[in-house]
Amino acid sequence: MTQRHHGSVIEVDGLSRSFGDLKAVDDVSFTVPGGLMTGFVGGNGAGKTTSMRMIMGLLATHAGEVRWDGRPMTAADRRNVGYMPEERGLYPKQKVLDQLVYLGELSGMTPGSAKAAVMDNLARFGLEDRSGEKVEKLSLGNQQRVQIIAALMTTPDALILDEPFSGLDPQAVDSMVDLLREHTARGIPVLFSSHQLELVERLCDRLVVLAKGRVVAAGTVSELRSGGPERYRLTLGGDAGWVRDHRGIHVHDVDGTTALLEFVDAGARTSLLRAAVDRGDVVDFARQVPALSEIYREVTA
Ligand SMILES: Nc1ncnc2c1ncn2[C@@H]1O[C@H](COP(=O)(O)OP(=O)(O)OP(=O)(O)O)[C@@H](O)[C@H]1O
Repeated sequence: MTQRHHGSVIEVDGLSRSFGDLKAVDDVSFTVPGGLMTGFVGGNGAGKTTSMRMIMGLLATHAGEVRWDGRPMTAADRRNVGYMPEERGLYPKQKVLDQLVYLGELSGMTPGSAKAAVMDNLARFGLEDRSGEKVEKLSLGNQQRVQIIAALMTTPDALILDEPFSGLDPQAVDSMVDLLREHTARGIPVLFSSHQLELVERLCDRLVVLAKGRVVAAGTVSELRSGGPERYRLTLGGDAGWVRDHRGIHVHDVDGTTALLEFVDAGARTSLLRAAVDRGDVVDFARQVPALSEIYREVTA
């Protein structure tokens, strides 16, 4: 693949959009740096699709701006962005190969190079035998694969993908992950929305969390982790209920011999551990690194 636009960046600055009284996207700002994979997460109706449509210029903004390399993003810039819309937009009655070659030609490929690129990509997703079939004959997951190929075929300058992993089996997820990594390795900005937090945690360099139309957290997974309180898990040889009465700590939960807690006062760690040792066995004591799903629950609560 060619090395183009290394280090390009998409900046979303103060983007807003209402539908009637509903502020679907409310003063949203974040950047999608080149060469990194940025995950866009948030519950149903948080505003992800609306934001992506505005980035793609498919929906008018009520405020704010989208910039490409520091200047307002133009229609010409957007033509070079691989976009996978939420509504998949394939023609059910058209054959897979014809449809993809047509899309390649629309974005300036010759019929020959479009066909070669399509066959290459179909093979990556195990669909080379299905090229002559109508899209509607494919399973939903395979239609999804065709949609991905449509967005990624033309060596795009950036990728904006709305739920690209939904409906994919684990094998197709892996193919998709490999493909996205190839594109970020070219230095292009990649933004994708997802509800699959384990996948986002595995895949993303950065993430942007949206709730009720606003950005509630943004950064690397470890930055988001360090923003929260430090939690510790203490496991004892016997019942841990007494920990609730210890001063200077905040106990989140006690489950049999294990307590999940935070230290509030200076010196509480030493006094707690001393008390624990005085009472018997300390089986385990460790800083608890929250899963992305826990951070997500906290920032969107
Ligand atoms: N064309 C529209 N007319 C009216 N309301 C809309 C329109 N498009 C979106 N909305 C509303 O805006 C809010 C944000 O929707 P959006 O589709 O952007 O959320 P989302 O984060 O993509 O959600 P999901 O994860 O469910 O796809 C929702 O309350 C939705 O109902």
